[in-house]
Amino acid sequence: MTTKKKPKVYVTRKLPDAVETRMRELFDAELNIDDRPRTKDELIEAVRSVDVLVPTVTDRIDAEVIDEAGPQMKLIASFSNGTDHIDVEAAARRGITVTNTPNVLTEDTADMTMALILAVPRRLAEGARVLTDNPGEWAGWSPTWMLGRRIHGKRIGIVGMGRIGTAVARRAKAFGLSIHYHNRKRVNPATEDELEATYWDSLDQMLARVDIVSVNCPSTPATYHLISARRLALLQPTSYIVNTARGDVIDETALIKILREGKIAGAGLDVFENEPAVNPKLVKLANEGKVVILPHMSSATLEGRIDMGDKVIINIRTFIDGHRPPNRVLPFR
Ligand SMILES: O=CC(=O)O
Repeated sequence: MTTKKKPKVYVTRKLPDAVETRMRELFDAELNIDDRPRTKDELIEAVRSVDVLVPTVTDRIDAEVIDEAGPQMKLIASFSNGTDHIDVEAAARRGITVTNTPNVLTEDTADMTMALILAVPRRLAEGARVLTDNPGEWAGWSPTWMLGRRIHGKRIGIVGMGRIGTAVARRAKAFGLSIHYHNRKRVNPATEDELEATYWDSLDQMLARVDIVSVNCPSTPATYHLISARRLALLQPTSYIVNTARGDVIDETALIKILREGKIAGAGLDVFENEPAVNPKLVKLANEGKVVILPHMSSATLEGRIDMGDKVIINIRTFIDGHRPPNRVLPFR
């Protein structure tokens, strides 16, 4: 009996122990135990010799990296839902398959989106700081102190009604929000009925009428600055915007401007346009209580990360066995 040579798999970040153990068993895996983000030169060196690259959203797998891939490198199995950090087009040109890890982080991301939808109008982050910033002092209840805005009965406008957008809508409905959405196409009538959702063909019209905007679409060339300066100006002064998708879907400079001018009431952001850099003006706005900012952690649960690892492993194994991997990502055309 001949034993098949294990594929050489290069993993760019530390993964949960259970995933790494399985990867060691199945593959000739080069893991990143100390979790130091890899440099571009290290990525280039890796793709010259490995069979499979397992990047995360913190790596930029652009055409320069892909063009250095050796002829044996045929798969990029990303440990992520989004694939905007990979030049999928360049990979396709080189005959390299790209896969991702959809579905398994839908509920976690929707939970965190809902947490921001609650946290910003109800001033949760500000309130949480009061006692820790003033130890031993009780700066608490008074009839006019720390008043937020009610969520129940308001209108949410979901931009991108895919898996995550729909999961956000289910939660929002349970909190008494009425559901409005804009999407490239209408969701099926059963889902619309279940959510009692109103579809807006015109994003502009929806933005002008809702109280809370939730951005839940992927970052693609078509959604870059979808929430532009012009569209941000359509929002009501009492409205809030929450983004757990990708930073570049919103024109961040324009968002900062309208927040500083008080033209909207606040924002909750888990993602940033120039991530990992966070604009210091946003940090200042957070300190002033106008925004809640989180370090890209909407999908960060142990269960989710293990499920993502399982998906990566299934994609690699299926591909190595000569089949089409279940989560193949095609270039946007
Ligand atoms: O943002 C996280 C992901 O796309 O996995």
